[in-house]
Amino acid sequence: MQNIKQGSYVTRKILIIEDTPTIARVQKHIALKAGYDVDIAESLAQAKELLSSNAYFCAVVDFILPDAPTGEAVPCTIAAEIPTIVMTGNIDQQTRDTVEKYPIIDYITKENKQAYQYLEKQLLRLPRNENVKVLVVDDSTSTRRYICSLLARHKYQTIEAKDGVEALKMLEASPDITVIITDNEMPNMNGDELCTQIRSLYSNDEKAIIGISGADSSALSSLFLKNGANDYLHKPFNSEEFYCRLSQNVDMLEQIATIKRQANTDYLTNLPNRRYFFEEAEKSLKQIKRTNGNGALAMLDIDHFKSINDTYGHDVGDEVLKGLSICFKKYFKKHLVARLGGEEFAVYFIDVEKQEALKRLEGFRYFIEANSHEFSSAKIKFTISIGFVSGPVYKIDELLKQADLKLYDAKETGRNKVVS
Ligand SMILES: Nc1nc2c(ncn2[C@@H]2O[C@H](COP(=O)(O)OP(=O)(O)OP(=O)(O)O)[C@@H](O)[C@H]2O)c(=O)[nH]1
Repeated sequence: MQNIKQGSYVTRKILIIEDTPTIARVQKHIALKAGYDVDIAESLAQAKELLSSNAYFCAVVDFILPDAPTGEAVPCTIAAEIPTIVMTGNIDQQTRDTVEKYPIIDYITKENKQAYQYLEKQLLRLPRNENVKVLVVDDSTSTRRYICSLLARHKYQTIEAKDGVEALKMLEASPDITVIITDNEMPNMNGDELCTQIRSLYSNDEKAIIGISGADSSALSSLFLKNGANDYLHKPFNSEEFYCRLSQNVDMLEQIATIKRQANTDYLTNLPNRRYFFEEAEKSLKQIKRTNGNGALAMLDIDHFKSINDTYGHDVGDEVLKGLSICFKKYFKKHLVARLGGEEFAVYFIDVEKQEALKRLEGFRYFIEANSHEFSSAKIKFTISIGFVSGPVYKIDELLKQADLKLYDAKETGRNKVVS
């Protein structure tokens, strides 16, 4: 798994401690597939040697090894502060008691049919969790710290608030918080009131709320859920249940984000699609209208694209569209771009004077004329025509209609030009 950190790539390394070669091979395959670099130790002694000279992102540890028959390898990786997943042959009470003594990520029974699928899920979740920010709201410092320590064990980012009022301030200051875990009984603002406030600002798709309370009332869980919480945990809770509920909620947010991304993205070019473009431009135009500002939009179209398809084939036509899209997105990265369909693209300018927008468009037109052959294996040269409008027009379809007329002019008067 590669992660961009301060501009450089960090490769995550996993230590697999397993004495059965076939099992080690399966685990290695899963870890490689999940993007990790892998080291394998066949014994505790070998593991200690590797631990002394390597930094590991996480470890998968066999509970029974020839030189560690009762789980002695587990405290070794834990002492080295490595998030540890324990694999056990069976999970009798004695093994469970031993395993539960240590702050491990999880234990997995090898005999379980789903064991390796489950391991893969966990290995994929750990790096993902590094990007998930969780706000823990509780007036008890010790409870907050305890929950944060559970979260840190699974590599979640944590942030703390002592009541609902402080939590709302933190949500405003850190829009990247996606999960809120909140106690109910707190001074200033209770957890259920906090849920109501959060839901008036953010939908279930954006942020998940998990309510926690020690109160002995079954009505509280329904109160939390009715006020917008996604889930509820009763204190004292078991850490396994905590992690299961948390990761289910994070998975759900992630799945919704993926579906939204897919719904807003053009499948061929990965650019925002027409739907997304309309929604975002409409929002921006509403704001501009309040200040009587100008909307500014350009439509771009590849010249004689049909003849590229006809001469070189549809696949080469696709290559051209993809290559152009990469440059288009980079060139107008501060603005809203989209593939409207076919060989037609649009850029909606955000906070730019008309002359500056025109200069940028002319620069792009020239860049394509000079470099278009780089976009396809067949080195096809092509040009683009651009229609641009700006003015006090606050409906996106009207702006597009006007830009389309200018684009038509550009085509009619020789192509490879910007008309405004
Ligand atoms: N390869 C490829 N071609 C596409 C795609 N979508 C639309 N097209 C083609 O784009 C071409 C558009 O052709 P026209 O509308 O006639 O325009 P043009 O040939 O570019 O001519 P002018 O715009 O007048 O310069 C058609 O041949 C479509 O089949 C796509 O996703 N991939």
